[in-house]
Amino acid sequence: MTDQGKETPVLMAQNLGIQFGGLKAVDGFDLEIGQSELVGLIGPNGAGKTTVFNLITGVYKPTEGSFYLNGQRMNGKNTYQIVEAGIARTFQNIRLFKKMSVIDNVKAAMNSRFSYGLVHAVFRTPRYWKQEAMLSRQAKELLKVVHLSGKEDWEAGNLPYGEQRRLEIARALATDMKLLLLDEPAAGMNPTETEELLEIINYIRKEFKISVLLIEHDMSLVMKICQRIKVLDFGTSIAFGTPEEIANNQKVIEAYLGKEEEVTEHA
Ligand SMILES: Nc1ncnc2c1ncn2[C@@H]1O[C@H](COP(=O)(O)OP(=O)(O)OP(=O)(O)O)[C@@H](O)[C@H]1O
Repeated sequence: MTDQGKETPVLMAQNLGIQFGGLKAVDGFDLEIGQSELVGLIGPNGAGKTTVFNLITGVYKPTEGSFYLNGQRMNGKNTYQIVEAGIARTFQNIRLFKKMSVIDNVKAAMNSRFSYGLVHAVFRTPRYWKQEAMLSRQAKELLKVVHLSGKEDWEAGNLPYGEQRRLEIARALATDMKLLLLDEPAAGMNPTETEELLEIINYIRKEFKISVLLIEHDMSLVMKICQRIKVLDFGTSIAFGTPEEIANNQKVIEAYLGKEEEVTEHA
């Protein structure tokens, strides 16, 4: 809590920006996300959404501004330090160890949290086996959260598409994070899979007190699940508000549909 009795936001971005040559891919990006809050990040293609994720995960270093995780300044940190601090993400293109089993994928993500030391690993000491058993137990619990119980021994690449996306979420949860960045998690899912995903996202927010920043093109999902929505266009923020406010915002409608006179001009 701060002096004013206001909780420190889990994520705070202030005037965050990056320039590639002459292009300001993201400019003056401000955002606060509270604990367990789910914020949507939307905008037309090329608006800068993925670049925001790349900035927050240390893939790109901001050329302007700052961002904080629970009050700790994160500028200049590498991706692994950012994951350790508690920010995890999933990708537009699924990134799993496709030839490894489902459970080993989760255990590999958990390994950053545990170390039994080389000697214990090489000689398979009792300490090694004890930790292995604990890892397996916890990995199974996480797989249960994303509705993948019973699929522990499947080769990850053989899972149906929607289940691979859920496995990615389990891997992110395994890093023990506070902020989860989801990049188009419903892409390629059918309505039933999307509904199940929605339930899982809400469950992990509430049970694990995790905050979520979500990039998603499926507007019905965004409108249904997000508490607030940030809209980007050409790298700048054009609106921020509740789903209802965003759905009725003229600038947002224009960004998605084009201005009326432009439509007439090209007709
Ligand atoms: N490494 C880079 N070098 C140069 N330009 C880049 C780089 N990364 C992104 N850009 C540019 O920055 C802009 C924003 O791209 P970004 O991928 O963040 O958009 P987006 O909103 O995620 O789009 P989409 O919905 O299509 O995924 C685009 O014009 C893109 O070409």
